[in-house]
Amino acid sequence: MSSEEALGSALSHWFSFNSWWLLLPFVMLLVVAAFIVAFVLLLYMISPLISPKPLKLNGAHVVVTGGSSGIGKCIAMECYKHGAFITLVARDEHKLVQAKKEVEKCAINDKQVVLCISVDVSKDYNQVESVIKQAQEKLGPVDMLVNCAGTSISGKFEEVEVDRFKKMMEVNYLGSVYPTRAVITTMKERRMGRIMFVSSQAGLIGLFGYTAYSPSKFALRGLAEALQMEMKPYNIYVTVAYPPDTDTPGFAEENKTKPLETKLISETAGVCQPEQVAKVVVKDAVQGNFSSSFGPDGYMLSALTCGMSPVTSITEGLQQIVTMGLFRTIALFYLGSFDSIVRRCMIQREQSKAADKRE
Ligand SMILES: NC(=O)C1=CN([C@@H]2O[C@H](COP(=O)(O)OP(=O)(O)OC[C@H]3O[C@@H](n4cnc5c(N)ncnc54)[C@H](OP(=O)(O)O)[C@@H]3O)[C@@H](O)[C@H]2O)C=CC1
Ligand SMILES: CCCCCCCCCCCCCCCC(=O)[C@@H](N)CO
Repeated sequence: MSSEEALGSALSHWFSFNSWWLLLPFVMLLVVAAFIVAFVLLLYMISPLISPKPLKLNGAHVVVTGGSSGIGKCIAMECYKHGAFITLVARDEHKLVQAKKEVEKCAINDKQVVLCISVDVSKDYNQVESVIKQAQEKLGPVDMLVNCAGTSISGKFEEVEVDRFKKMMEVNYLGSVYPTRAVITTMKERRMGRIMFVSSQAGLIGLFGYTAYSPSKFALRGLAEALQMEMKPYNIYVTVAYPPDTDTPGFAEENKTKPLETKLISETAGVCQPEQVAKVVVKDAVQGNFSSSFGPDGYMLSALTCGMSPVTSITEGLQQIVTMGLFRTIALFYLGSFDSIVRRCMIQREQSKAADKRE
């Protein structure tokens, strides 16, 4: 047999009916891949159907608790720049009046109004309900509620006074439940609205020094998830914001007593400006996104901890699916570095204590 004949018979053997079966797994793989591609394309096509319609801020009534300072004040200014009517809620009347002046400078038309209400959002529900009612009588039903009143405390677990744990839950958690409860009935009746909870990156990850603060911010996530499931059929969308350290009066106050470990660990995500945070969170709330994160670390952290939280776009869901393993890998390195910060600080403290004793 010549070499050509040999080749010919080998080829004909290859392409004989039986050999086709060898290709079957590949064909099946191809079909499955085609189905997946078609499915993803279909999801993309219907994704505008599952995304909520953006809220129009122009002419909307936005209530901002904690609106007299820091992030809350910047959120109020950001909404005012888009033509909203604002109610600022906080305790200190003097700070409220100052903030009102600053917000008014951002007006885009002469019909806009800023209302100030002095109340402690964490104490008495009836009081909160009655001031919200007053605000609704003056500026109309609330279109968006921003729960930003809050405070932080840091310190080693055994050094934090026991009643501080309760205070954190009262201000950061109940202080968000009460105003939300006060606006929700009207929102349901109108079948529209936005509720924002300002949590923190420390509401997604528990860190050294935040044993009192973190749980109060984690709690907001649970509240938001449960509330969103109840409210979706009423066209009400819930947003949880997870800002990193932000340059505000509250942050300056916190830094006075912050343990070194907490400072060093938090520095990983950097410090950002309240105006930038406000821009991002307002945009996310307007679009009805469930999570609002800030910066690359914030993005990774919220994607990694998405758990069973709702999605508002197919893209968001696909990103979570694709990046989960990678982000967990990165997270393990972060955790390793946090542990080593804690260990180093402990060794340093012990050494300086020993040196003090020798002197
Ligand atoms: N700054 C940061 O690094 C970060 C902050 N956050 C969160 O963002 C929110 C705002 O923080 P920030 O801007 O730094 O804080 P600020 O301390 O600058 O402002 C807090 C605001 O909340 C009000 N407030 C506090 N307690 C009450 C209360 N019981 N009833 C009504 N109003 C209250 C304050 O007014 P008054 O005291 O007059 O009542 C003030 O307007 C907080 O929830 C905080 O946990 C999250 C991540 C990072
Ligand atoms: C893939 C995984 C990435 C992980 C990144 C982790 C980054 C952790 C940094 C946490 C910073 C916590 C800031 C708390 C701010 C705050 O709430 C207080 N300042 C309030 O006053």
